[in-house]
Amino acid sequence: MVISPHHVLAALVLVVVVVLLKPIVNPLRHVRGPWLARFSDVWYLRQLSRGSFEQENQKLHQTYGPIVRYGPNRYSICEPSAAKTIYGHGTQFAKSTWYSSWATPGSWSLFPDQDIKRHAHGRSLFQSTYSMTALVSYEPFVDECGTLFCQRLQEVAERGEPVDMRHWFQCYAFDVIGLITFGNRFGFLDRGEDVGSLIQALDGHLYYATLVGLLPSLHPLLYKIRNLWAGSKGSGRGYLLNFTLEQIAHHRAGADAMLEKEATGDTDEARTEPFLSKFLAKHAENPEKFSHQHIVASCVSNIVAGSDTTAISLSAILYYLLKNPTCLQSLRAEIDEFQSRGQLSNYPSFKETQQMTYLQATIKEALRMHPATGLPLERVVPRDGIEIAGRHFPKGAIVGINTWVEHRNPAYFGQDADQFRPERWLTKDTEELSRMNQHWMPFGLGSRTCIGRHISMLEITKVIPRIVRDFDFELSPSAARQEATWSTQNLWFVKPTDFIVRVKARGKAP
Ligand code: HEM
Repeated sequence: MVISPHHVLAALVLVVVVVLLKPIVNPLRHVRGPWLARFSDVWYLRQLSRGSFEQENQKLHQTYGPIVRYGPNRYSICEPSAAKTIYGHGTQFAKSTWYSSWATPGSWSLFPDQDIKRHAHGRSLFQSTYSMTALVSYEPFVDECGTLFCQRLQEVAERGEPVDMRHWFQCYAFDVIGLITFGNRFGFLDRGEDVGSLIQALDGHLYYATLVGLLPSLHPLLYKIRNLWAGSKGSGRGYLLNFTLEQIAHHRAGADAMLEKEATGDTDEARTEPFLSKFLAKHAENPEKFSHQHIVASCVSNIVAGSDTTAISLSAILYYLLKNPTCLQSLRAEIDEFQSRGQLSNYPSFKETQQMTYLQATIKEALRMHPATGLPLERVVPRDGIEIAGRHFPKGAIVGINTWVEHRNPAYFGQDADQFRPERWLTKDTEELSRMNQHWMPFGLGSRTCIGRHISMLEITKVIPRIVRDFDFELSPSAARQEATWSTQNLWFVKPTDFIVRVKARGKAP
């Protein structure tokens, strides 16, 4: 058949009719939101490319109420019972197709998995490795990086130059992840720069996955083209995957050499086992249950999810302390008190920091004010549909809560929800505390809650008292002004882009 201009025109008319008709027959047509979002995801795509959707999402709820449309089939929810309904343990809300661009096409990984059963099985294989009980044995790794980090701060202080603290926090987080995962630092803290262009590749992956998530059917093709274009090392996730495979190969070679030494009685080296050694042992025990793909997926996840998130959270804690000097004073008073009682070591232990109530409240409050992820955690309504805030959502509708919207809601956190006030977490009112805890979700909720949160909390709780005790940090006069706020870019992770400070040593050896 010859395709004539008439055929093309007819097809175009049909597409336009379908696009225009869909919103009219949609049972959720009464849900309000931006006009263009009714017809196409282009509105959301444009917002994502602007990099400030966490702010836009809050404005949408202020304008349109607790349920807001941000795409033809996407609904942002801000309603007290929604968190439990959507994310609670045992619910059947799978992740939306937006997550598919976070996986290598054709292979499995925990974070983007849309298959509830497979995810539950996969997660159970990793759970014990990522538990807090297992992680405290990694304290020496964190101390090693903490010491190097403080040495770098000391040098920065001596030079008197302003520095980008988010960059240094990312160096710290990356090197901890390298040690915990592969048993060696990547060298970020040694060199203070983007070793092996990992940060660049990670940024590329975030940009790609955030936007291409709205065009999931194109992901396999775009992923391939992008990597072919970039050459043998690949680009974005492809690059990080190749890097991980190299690390695994190195580790395997090192492990073989070590086994040989042990067999000949040539070593008495005591080894703390990194994750990779544990995974390889699990694989050797039962290669079908714990496959090579499980090993690779988890190691890549650690690299992708384990540095930016922790660096953002550390930055938020320090930033809000600097913007609120009385809170900084209170934290220092607690640190001094613990130190004078001999309850805080030079390298604070995780156990010691758990007793420091103001420190814990400060961390919690900073993660409330600036959660690392800034887009709705999208889920698909299951088979029977669901009732939320008196409205029926049919099967297939995409619903989600944006942590930034949840965390700034005065109904949960009080009229001063926009203010940094760690004291709110020290209230004696158990009802208020329980309500706030229910809506505090920087690590997500339910069965898809962050598996790496204990790694981050270990890094955060150990290093914050150490740097607050040993250094002074100063924002520039313009950034320190009360009304000034830092700039951020939201590509799933909400990264500060101008966290520049001057560092001064406080007269104690780091
Ligand atoms: C302060 C640091 C961190 C924050 C704020 C954070 C935040 C989150 C959030 C909000 C989710 C849920 C996403 C969703 O429901 O769509 C998540 C999941 C996840 N995170 Fe983290 N994360 C952090 C650190 C880490 C680290 C250090 C790792 C690994 C080393 C990690 C690995 C993961 C993985 C694998 C998932 C998917 C879990 C699953 O679906 O079962 N995260 N994270």
